[in-house]
Amino acid sequence: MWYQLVSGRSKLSGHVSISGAKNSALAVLAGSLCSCDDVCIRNVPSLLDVSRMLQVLKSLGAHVRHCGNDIYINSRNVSFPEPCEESIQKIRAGFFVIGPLVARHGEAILALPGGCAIGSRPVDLHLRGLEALGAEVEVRQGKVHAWVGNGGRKLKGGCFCMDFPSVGATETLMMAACLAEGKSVLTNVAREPEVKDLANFLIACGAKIEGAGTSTLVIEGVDKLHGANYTIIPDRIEAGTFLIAAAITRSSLTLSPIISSHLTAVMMKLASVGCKFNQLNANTVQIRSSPAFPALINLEMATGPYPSFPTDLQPQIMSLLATCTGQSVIKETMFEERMGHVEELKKLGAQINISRNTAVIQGTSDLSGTRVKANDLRAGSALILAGMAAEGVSIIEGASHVDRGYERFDEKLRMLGANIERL
Ligand SMILES: CC(=O)N[C@H]1[C@@H](OP(=O)(O)OP(=O)(O)OC[C@H]2O[C@@H](n3ccc(=O)[nH]c3=O)[C@H](O)[C@@H]2O)O[C@H](CO)[C@@H](O)[C@@H]1O
Ligand SMILES: C=C(OP(=O)(O)O)C(=O)O
Repeated sequence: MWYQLVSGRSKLSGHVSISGAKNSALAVLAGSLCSCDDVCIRNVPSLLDVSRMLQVLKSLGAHVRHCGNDIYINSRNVSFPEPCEESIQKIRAGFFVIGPLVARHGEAILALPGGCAIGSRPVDLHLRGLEALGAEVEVRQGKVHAWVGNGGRKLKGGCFCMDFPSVGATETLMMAACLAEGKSVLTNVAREPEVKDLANFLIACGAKIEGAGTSTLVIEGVDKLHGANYTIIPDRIEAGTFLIAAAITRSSLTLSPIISSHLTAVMMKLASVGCKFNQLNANTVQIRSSPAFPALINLEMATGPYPSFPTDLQPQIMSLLATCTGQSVIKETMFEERMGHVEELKKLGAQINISRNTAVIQGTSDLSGTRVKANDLRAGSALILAGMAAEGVSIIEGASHVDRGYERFDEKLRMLGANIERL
């Protein structure tokens, strides 16, 4: 068990480098299985989830080579349909390999996925979508078996409308449809930048995808995909976390590389608590946070699919609002159990009441350090941020959750002046 020891009332300053996006990298690593040639994926963050995803690829027979943040993959020899159960059960994105496996090899056998424990997280949309492309699916003894139906060799293009714009299901189906016979039309799909990044990677490998970044994807299947050299986009959730770190410590920071348009929802909320932004160049932003926040009058916000406010920044902004004067309300609409950080924030002195998926936060300047526990990735970063704003020392258990999704988070914070140690 790792602990983070954070001394509060820190001031931050300087520049922070934003790593490649976790959720893009994981999807693109799954997507590499669609190609049978050499693929080079650049700007892959060094994370626990990435290591686990690489285990998944290796367990299928892919050849993987690491060189810093670049990963070289050749999956020509992948023929085995059943990836390592232990790795699949630890990350959500491991399940996304079901798309390429069924499309390229006709069969997949997978354990149900893990990932952050923030709700029930079913995979019904992935499976119903695959059925619409001609797969047959059964769940036996906790494992999903999927194969090309009617004794066929290849999936067939089809139409599927998602009940909800699921990121993972959109990615699974996009990968499957790329190698299906004929045209697929997927509607009400997710528009997250990471979905578009996966589409751009597949297009670089020769896939025919139109509409990435919109709610409808039209995909013309091709026989096979070739290799590519592809660079992952910057992580908007990591960038958002550092913007909130600047706000909660009433500091100024410069962040790059970033794609500002991916951060509109978070920058708007931070502007409403008095933060100012300077776009220094195309991929660099400076945030300046005033020492005293203006009184907040009923700031109400809800998480939602992109371009709405991301659920993956909900715990972090809650830490911030717990330190701002006035009352604010956050409604979590994406995951039914993503309020696990609230009880821990309350131990630090935050005044928060929750009723189902809605938190009412009464800001206070009196957070004080104590021992708290992170039970998931973003709860971990939210508690570290709250610890930086609190008086005295906080001990945050469960730092390994943070390692799942942030590259060298404590080291980056230390370089900005935070007093944070890993025990
Ligand atoms: C590895 C990865 O990319 N993880 C991200 C991805 O997770 P993930 O792909 O799991 O999230 P989804 O977009 O699929 O989930 C959104 C909602 O849809 C529901 N749902 C999803 C699939 C399904 O088959 N049936 C179903 O009901 C989920 O329970 C949830 O309530 O998008 C989430 C929403 O932006 C982010 O929080 C995660 O960081
Ligand atoms: C929920 C998250 O990740 P995952 O889907 O991988 O569990 C996250 O990154 O906040």
